[in-house]
Amino acid sequence: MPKPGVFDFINKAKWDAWNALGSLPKETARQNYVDLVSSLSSSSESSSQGKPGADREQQEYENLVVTSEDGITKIMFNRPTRKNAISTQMYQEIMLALKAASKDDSTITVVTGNGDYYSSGNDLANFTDIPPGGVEEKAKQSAIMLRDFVDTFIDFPKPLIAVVNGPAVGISVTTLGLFDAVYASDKATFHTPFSHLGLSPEGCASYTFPKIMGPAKATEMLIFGKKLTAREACAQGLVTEVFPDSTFQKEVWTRLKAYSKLPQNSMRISKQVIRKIEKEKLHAVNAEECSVLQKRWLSDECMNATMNFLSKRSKL
Ligand SMILES: CCCCC/C=C/CC(=O)SCCNC(=O)CCNC(=O)[C@H](O)C(C)(C)COP(=O)(O)OP(=O)(O)OC[C@H]1O[C@@H](n2cnc3c(N)ncnc32)[C@H](O)[C@@H]1OP(=O)(O)O
Repeated sequence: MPKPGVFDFINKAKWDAWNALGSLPKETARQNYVDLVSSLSSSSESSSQGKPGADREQQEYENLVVTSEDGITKIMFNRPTRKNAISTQMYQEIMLALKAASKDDSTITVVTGNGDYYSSGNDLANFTDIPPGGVEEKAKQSAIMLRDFVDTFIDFPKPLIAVVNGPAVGISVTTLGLFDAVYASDKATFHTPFSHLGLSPEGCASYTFPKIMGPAKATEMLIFGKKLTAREACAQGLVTEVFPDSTFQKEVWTRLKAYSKLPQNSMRISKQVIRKIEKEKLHAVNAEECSVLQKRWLSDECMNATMNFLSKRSKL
């Protein structure tokens, strides 16, 4: 229809909204609308339980601090004495926190770490908790959990930003390839020592890293375990921007607060459009990586490396 006049506010707003969708098929527009209304109704239910406008801190996590303020939900890893190593319980908590953030009324979601590390990756003690079914059963359960964990990042519907406050290891590095932006302190390092641990890549890094940095650089990280500085990771496209540690928090949060004021639905829909073409591929890559890892965890190479760390004979 022709564009309504400037004083026909309602019809002009509708026209502009449709026009902004460009050539989006009607069915996709309808589905996006249904998704949006569902998310708004669930977020208004949760908002009505707290004081309107108040910052909300949820206390139910043992290993995370989750806060919502200024349109930003912040999920902070909170095991600083273990360098934010991700225990089995913490994997579950991160999935819960991301699912809650996907439905809350915040505009963007931020993941960061408390203390000097962003995260030292998988808690190597996870493999010591063997169920009655034995190590094979443990490997099977771990593969299912890992697949769900990574799927949560693949499907996360809003802008997801990593604020990498310090060194990142293993799965805390690989999942960065599924974030929408990665801001790093110049004290951060990026290390995926899979071969040293008898492992293989996860977090879709076998697909995202070669795509981000090219196959040769990805090989150095994922196969040879080369540790990158923040500036190297930025030069290779894994990190969006690096800040001096002394001003890191101030500069990043100022920027994030400005981003959080951008139109929420537009950002959400843009992310959906960008991610849509990759989603099926990412889920397939995740499934394959988990299936390979399920066997790797049972290998002598992996068991020996884990035992060496736990018996304090080795460190990265
Ligand atoms: C289960 C299903 C999912 C599986 C997904 C798979 C993912 C793969 C990966 O993530 S691979 C990466 C695994 N991570 C590591 O190998 C790191 C191991 N940690 C270290 O090498 C070092 O701790 C360090 C280099 C990260 C830090 O060294 P530093 O000397 O600065 O600090 P400490 O070693 O004294 O650390 C303090 C205490 O924290 C314990 N700890 C740190 N990281 C881990 C970890 N990843 N797993 C278990 N425990 C960890 C460390 O042992 C210290 O404990 P202590 O005080 O009791 O000695």
